[in-house]
Amino acid sequence: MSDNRASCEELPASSKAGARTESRSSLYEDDVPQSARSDGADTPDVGEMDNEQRDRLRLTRDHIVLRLQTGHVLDHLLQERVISDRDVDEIMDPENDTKQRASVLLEILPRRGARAFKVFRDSLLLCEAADYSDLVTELDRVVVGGTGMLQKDDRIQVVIRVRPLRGEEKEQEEGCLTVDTRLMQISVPTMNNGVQQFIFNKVFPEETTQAEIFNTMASPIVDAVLEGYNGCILCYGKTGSGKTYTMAGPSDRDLNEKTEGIIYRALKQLFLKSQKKKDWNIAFFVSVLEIYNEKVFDLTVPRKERPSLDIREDPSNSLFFANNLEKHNITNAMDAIRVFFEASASRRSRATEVNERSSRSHMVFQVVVSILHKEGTESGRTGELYLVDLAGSETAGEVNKDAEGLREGANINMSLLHLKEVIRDLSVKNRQDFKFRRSSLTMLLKRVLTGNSKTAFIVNVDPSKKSLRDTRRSLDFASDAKKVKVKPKINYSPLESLLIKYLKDIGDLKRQIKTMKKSRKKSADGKKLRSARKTSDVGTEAEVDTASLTSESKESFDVDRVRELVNFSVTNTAQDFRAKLDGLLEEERREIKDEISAQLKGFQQTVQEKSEQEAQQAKESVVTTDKLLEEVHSKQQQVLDEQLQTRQLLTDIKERTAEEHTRDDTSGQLSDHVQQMNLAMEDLRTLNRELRYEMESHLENIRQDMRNRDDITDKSYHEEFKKLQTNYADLKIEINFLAQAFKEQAKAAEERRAQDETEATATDGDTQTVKPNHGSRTSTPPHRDPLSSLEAGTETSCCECCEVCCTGTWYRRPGYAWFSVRGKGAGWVTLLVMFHLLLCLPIFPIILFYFYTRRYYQETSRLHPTGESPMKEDGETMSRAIQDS
Ligand SMILES: Nc1ncnc2c1ncn2[C@@H]1O[C@H](COP(=O)(O)OP(=O)(O)OP(=O)(O)O)[C@@H](O)[C@H]1O
Repeated sequence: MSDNRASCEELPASSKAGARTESRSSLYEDDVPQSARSDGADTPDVGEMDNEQRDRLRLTRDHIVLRLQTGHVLDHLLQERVISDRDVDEIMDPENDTKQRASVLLEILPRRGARAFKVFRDSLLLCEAADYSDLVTELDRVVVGGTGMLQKDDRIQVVIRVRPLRGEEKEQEEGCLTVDTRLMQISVPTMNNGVQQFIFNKVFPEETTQAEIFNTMASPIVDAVLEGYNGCILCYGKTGSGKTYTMAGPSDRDLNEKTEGIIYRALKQLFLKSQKKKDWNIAFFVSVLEIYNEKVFDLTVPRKERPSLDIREDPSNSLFFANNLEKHNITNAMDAIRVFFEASASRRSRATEVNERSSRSHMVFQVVVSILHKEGTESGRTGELYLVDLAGSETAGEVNKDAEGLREGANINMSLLHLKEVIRDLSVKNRQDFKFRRSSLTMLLKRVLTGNSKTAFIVNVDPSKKSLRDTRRSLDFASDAKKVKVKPKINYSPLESLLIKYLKDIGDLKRQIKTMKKSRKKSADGKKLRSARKTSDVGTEAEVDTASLTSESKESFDVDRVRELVNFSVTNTAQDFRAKLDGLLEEERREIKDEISAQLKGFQQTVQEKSEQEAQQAKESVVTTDKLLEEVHSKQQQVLDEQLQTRQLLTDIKERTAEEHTRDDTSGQLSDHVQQMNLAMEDLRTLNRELRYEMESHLENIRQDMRNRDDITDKSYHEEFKKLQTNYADLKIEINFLAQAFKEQAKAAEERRAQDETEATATDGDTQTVKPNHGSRTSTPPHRDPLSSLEAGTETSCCECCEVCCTGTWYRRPGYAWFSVRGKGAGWVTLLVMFHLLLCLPIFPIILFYFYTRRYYQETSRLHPTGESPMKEDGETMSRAIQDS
């Protein structure tokens, strides 16, 4: 309570509460002064609240009761004309106890409408609201129907914080800024001694505490983040105006619970509130980056290994993010604070003319909160909180003169200028996305300036006269910023939350396992100790046993508890996972079904089209095949024809070959004939000689006989002789004729062969077929029938009548024929004749001759139809020759 009182004393003078100091103290004393009462004439006429709101308010009554004890809540309400003096009297009736007073107030407030609650809420905040932000939130819900006051307005909330003058500044001058917190107004003197007034969502005077700042404007945003909203709190102002102080707090040595800035408080609140959300699994991820000379660095990475990060654009929403920025999973506020503390220690800062610890880079502290309902009955969501401490704008005089300082200053001013431009454009609803790309700062802030975020700007101003120009510029910027619209909405992200939840569960399980291991180790140590004590001190055994038992039971309890927790967590996780998975599977199944049916339809259509095409192609191919078949048939026919022709040709060739063979045979035969004819010629010549010799010998014999025989008449002798002469002449003519015929035949055969050869050469050149081979003729000569040869007028080798006694050859020509005796037969005949000539009578040879000749004549007459001899004419010549001889 003493704290509250002190807080009340810290209330700003500009809140005009001073007029009611008395009443405030009396209210604190639970005594309502009469002076505090006024007529209810100016009581605002407001509508009534509905029943639901009343019910919800009743739930907060106990909290309010406590606050009412402070007294200055009613004072504030009175001041804000929410309640009248009469209402105050009614509430503070001495007969009422605190609870009753609260009840009366809650009866009155709904009648005063929504504004009454708003003012009541603010009055609670003003009364050191750190402990009852729950109540404020509840009031917000009742009044606004949302999760916080800021949600009602869909614009960037802008508050002004005036820094108190510092040591030497205090000595030199007084603050030139006037703040009216009631009117949320700040007045700035102009050059012409006038005053320029700016009105914002809140104006915090110099004496405003860190807690007040946080509770008024940061706390609702932090709470909203836990609901799944995006939130951003950004500190803007010239260098040395108190941005870092507001966001983080003073330097290390002065940092304490009172002075700690928004980041520390936000982290504490996040974890505190998250613990109260028992139905939800909440995971936190923290990252810290700085933009230094337009380059982005991860402040959680050691400076030596710290690379500059790329800024990438998410194509799905055209928002930017720092690639590869590390997000640390944090399980408690202290870890998160440690991460921030270490990161801010490595942030680039240096002493300048204005600030002994001036930030040289913009810093963005980001907390991602993943929220998943344990039962899975509500959707998971993700809230992101951006806490931005910008580097301060600088004038040339304030910048360090070294090159690095100049460069830093130029980059800082340039990026702030781009931010201003963007804000100016957004304030007049002239969003130009390309302008965000001009600097790293605007790129990274795009998501909180344009889209889904509860954004609040804290514009820090320096009350000194020398900073007046910069203050005015900052307030101009703030004026633009408060016109910028935002569209905060809950980020439902079931999948991401699920994943994060599992990651968190894994982390929890790991921690639990660690704890279990530790407790087991302790247990083992305890046992050792016990056994040691057993031996040394029997007297204390009972005590040790008791202690160890207690310890063991405690450990076993812990282990059981952990096991229970693990089981519960695992079961929960599994259930959640299964439920989510089922849902996803169902959805996936449905999608796949749709996709498959769509694909099937497409496929069917394609198949139909293809089958039609194939049918058409088949038809065409049938026609083509028919044509081809026809062609094949015609070709076959051609081939057959060609085969036939070839066969014909082959036959021709064969025939020709056969002819050739025949010709060869014929020519062979002719050759044989010629040879035979030559032989016959030779034989004839021999025969002729023999006959001549024989004739001469016969004639000689006959002459001898004639000389010896008287009975033989000259006449008969002459006749016989004539006959012999005639025969001889005939034979001679026949021989000559035959020789002539043979010669002609041989000549003709030669000519035919030559002609055949010429033809064969020509045919060979044309057809390249079988060549007749005359030189290598191997065919056997055909069998020669003696009778057919005789018929053909050729020779025969034997007479068939006396193969043993004689051998001779028959010669036949048309009209005549003869037989030539030769060889063994001729020898025998000659011997016989000689025997007769020598031994027998001379008549005997004649008779023999007679018979012989007679047989001849008989044969001749058989063969010769006429029976006449062609040698008759030569009879006389013959007889003459015989006579001569
Ligand atoms: N509300 C305040 N109460 C007390 N001291 C303050 C307050 N605001 C700022 N200061 C002090 O003023 C000095 C400058 O503040 P701070 O460093 O936060 O300024 P800044 O705007 O961050 O400057 P820069 O842009 O150069 O970093 C610090 O010493 C800080 O402790």
